[in-house]
Amino acid sequence: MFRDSEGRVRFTRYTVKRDPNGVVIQRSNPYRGLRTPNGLIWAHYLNEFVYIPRVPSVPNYVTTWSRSMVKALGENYDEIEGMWEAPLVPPRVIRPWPVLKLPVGHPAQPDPPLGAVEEGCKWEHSDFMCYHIRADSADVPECDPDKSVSMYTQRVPRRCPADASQECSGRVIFNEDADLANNGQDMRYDFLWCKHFKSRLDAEDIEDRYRTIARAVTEMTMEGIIADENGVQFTSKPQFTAQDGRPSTMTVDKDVYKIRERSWSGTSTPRSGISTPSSAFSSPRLDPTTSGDGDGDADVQKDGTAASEDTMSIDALDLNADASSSTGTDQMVTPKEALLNTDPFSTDGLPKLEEFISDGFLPDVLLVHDPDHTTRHKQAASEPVKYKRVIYQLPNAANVEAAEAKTEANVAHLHLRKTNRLGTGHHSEVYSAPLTLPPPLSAHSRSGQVTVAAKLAFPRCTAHTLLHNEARTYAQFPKHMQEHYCGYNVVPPCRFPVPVGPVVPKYFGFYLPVGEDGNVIWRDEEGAKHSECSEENGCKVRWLSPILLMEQCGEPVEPAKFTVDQRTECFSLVLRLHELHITQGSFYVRNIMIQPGPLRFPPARRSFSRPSFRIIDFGRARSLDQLLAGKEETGRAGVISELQRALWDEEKQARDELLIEECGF
Ligand SMILES: Nc1ncnc2c1ncn2[C@@H]1O[C@H](COP(=O)(O)OP(=O)(O)OP(=O)(O)O)[C@@H](O)[C@H]1O
Repeated sequence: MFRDSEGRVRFTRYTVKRDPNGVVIQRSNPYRGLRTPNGLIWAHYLNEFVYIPRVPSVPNYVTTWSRSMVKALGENYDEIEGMWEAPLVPPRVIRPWPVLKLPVGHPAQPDPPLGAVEEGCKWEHSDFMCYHIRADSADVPECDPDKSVSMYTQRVPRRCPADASQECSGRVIFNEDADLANNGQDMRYDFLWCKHFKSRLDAEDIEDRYRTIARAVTEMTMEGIIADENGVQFTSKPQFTAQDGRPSTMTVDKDVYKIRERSWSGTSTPRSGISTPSSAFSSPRLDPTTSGDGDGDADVQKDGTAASEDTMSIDALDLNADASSSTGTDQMVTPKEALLNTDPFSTDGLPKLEEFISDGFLPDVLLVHDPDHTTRHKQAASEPVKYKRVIYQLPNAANVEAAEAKTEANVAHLHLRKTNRLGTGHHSEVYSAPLTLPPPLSAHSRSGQVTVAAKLAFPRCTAHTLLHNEARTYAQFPKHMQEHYCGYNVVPPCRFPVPVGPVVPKYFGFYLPVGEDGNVIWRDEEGAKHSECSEENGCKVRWLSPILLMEQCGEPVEPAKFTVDQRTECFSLVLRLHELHITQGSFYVRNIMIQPGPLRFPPARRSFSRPSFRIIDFGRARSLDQLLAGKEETGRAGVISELQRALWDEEKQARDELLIEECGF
């Protein structure tokens, strides 16, 4: 593995030569290239970052750019493009190991459906999205251990962009075109090339055209495919024998343009055009010596580029791999075992929720089972306490609104037990809490539950205020702050590439108790601390605690044990938070969490050598939007400069906490 003098494996190695007559690159340059939604410079592979001189005649005055920015600039790009093996691809969200599940065919199924295992960057350049559905779902055929896991691969062509002017690199659509029903040899096309791919083929000369078709066919990873300029045909239809001995059929979900197709071992009978090779699938052209897997958590090879060893090959993936822990949750259990494991308060073997709950399924009502009176309710210990989800509509909202009323509210059950405490702060306690999701949403676990982190305030007015402020801050975070993207960002002022991991835990909502009239109990004074109370000296209150639900994300970091790259990665999180003009407000290492990664792997395959970090605790957060809300024009400049100072101070504190050197990073 190649390291620089500091021991870094993530750094920029190449310098691009400028055209002597080229423009001077200003700081606010228009050559944006491909970027992640956070707006930062992004590249899929480490070797796609380059140094570029700002002034053509001053070669040593360089800045870090990405390959796509160099392409946007246009100077000499064609001459250097050959140094990269793979084509340019845009950033893409990397999904965590799937835990949620919905019945197959449910109208709320996302695309790809819940349970789809992240395909990894090996498939990044493929025209087809390939994934497995977790085999332990009750809703998909069980994996037959005697058969290769590749039998259960689902193939979905990447969708055509809705906007016809957008480029599309080769996808297929259902054959509903009567004129092209067959290829003249009495064989109906199963799928036609989409119009984008077709026009691309039409523009190519014959040799390139066949090469392009061949590549698209290879990436379909099935045998027995015949393709020509119009579309593809399957010469041997999949013939499975279901567990009951009856032949099973291919499922085609026409409405959503998906081929739910399993690979099979048929014999290829090419008749015309191009057929799939009889050998097993060969991966798309990623050259591991010059590129990594681009998911931002790659190891790096001796030439300084990320190695592809962390690419989880579809075939290598063990679909029966335990999704939660070595205690196992997903194997079939006998009724007797199931009975022994029905304690709804037990977190044993439950997977933690790392996926978003789509808006349609976020609990509107939370029935909190709280025998220890952690919420400080006065009911019988066995009676659940009713909470409703509330939303801070505006950053400065002095009030909250109950989540939109629906004819049928989504009801979830939260199980709180003192013994499941994750940690205690100065103002709150955080529990690992089993959550029974609103049906028909459930999870890959014996009880269908997942665990989430539930944060509750101490019975002091200021503790409640801080938790409300935390909820208000979470409501302001853009979704990308909670997502993992493939590839790497450069986050100024740091010049080293860092993986594009989530900055904060996923947020599953803020819940307030419901009164006898059915409305949430909202006290004006709860959102703003009593004027006579201070953080250190808040008055005692008897209100039930609000509950903030979020992703559980590990343990506090110990930067002294980190590599220099990991320290930079942690530091990049606070820089990304500050990009949004938000201060965390109490930046100590206890508020940066670490857990084994990468999260796209099942928990049993994660490790601390590939960690995943998050910043937590936003009770004292301040954001420019909040501070400016309702401010007179005359007072705005003062607010802006005050926040600017707070951002600098917090950046300095973050350097100290994370052992980041003052210069040269
Ligand atoms: N999302 C989470 N995942 C795992 N553990 C968490 C999470 N959030 C909080 N914790 C644990 O709970 C502890 C207390 O949380 P937190 O720091 O947010 O509380 P607080 O009372 O607001 O903090 P402070 O002491 O700064 O006032 C943390 O130190 C951590 O150990």
